[in-house]
Amino acid sequence: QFHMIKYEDLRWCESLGQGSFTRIFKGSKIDIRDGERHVTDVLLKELDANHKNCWESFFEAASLMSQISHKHLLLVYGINVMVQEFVKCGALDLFLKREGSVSVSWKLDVAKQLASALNFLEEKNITHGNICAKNLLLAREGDASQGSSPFIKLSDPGINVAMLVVLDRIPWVAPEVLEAPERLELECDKWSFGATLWELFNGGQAPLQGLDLERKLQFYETYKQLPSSEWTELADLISQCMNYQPAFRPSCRSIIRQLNSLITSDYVILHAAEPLPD
Ligand SMILES: N#Cc1ccc(Nc2nc(N)cc(-n3cnc(CCO)c3)n2)cc1
Repeated sequence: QFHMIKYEDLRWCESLGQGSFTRIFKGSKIDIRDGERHVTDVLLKELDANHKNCWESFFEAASLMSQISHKHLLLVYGINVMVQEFVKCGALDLFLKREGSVSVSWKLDVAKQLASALNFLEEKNITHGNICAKNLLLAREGDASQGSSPFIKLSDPGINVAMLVVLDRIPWVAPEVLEAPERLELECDKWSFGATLWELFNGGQAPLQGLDLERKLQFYETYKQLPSSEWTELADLISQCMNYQPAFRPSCRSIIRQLNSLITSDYVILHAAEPLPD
């Protein structure tokens, strides 16, 4: 399901940093279509040498994403190196840390786009497995004064990853996944959605930042919730998503309905600018 890209058609440009076991570079892809030469900006994501063994799950994740298409799902062109469409403004967590002054309605717009991507995956009974702000890419920054809204692309599914990586994903990964990492169900994405919503409303800060693995595991063992927002309706939605009983987590339709009522609440008007992170 991938059309082949030849190595000589790729150009590596500057390094954009590295994830846990990958390195990412800005690059360009050369296509010759009907005699014309087209150069496309791409993101080149390499699996680093000593993680070649994770190749099959890397491949499986990429091929899963290449079989479906949706406006809020990232386009993946190829696999030996994962060649992704280059998304203009990069990862959302870094953007929020840099910007820090986006409005509540901007955040709710992003949350709704993520919920619609999840709804699409839920309808296809596909679990993403790695929902977090780092994997939300900002294709358009959006500028309220120009009336343009943000536009996000969800990237990098995290299906069947090793336990070590699962532990590294607390508190985005649902508690039940620690018991059975191979049983990734749709409800797991609801839990991660809650944690991502928390990041969105806390300036891109990672939840449980700085806690060691021991304390992160205790967070689950003692059924803790993330520090709740002063906005009770938002805090309610986050804790519904992060319910320790998977079956009690809301459906995507319910999440979208609740986001719509948050958008119309007077809290948005009162907080048109960025309130201090609670
Ligand atoms: N300054 C800057 C800047 C950096 C990057 C992009 N573009 C882009 N496009 C993608 N397809 C994927 C990513 N990406 C970023 N971090 C990860 C790892 C976590 O997922 C993936 N970035 C645009 C601007």
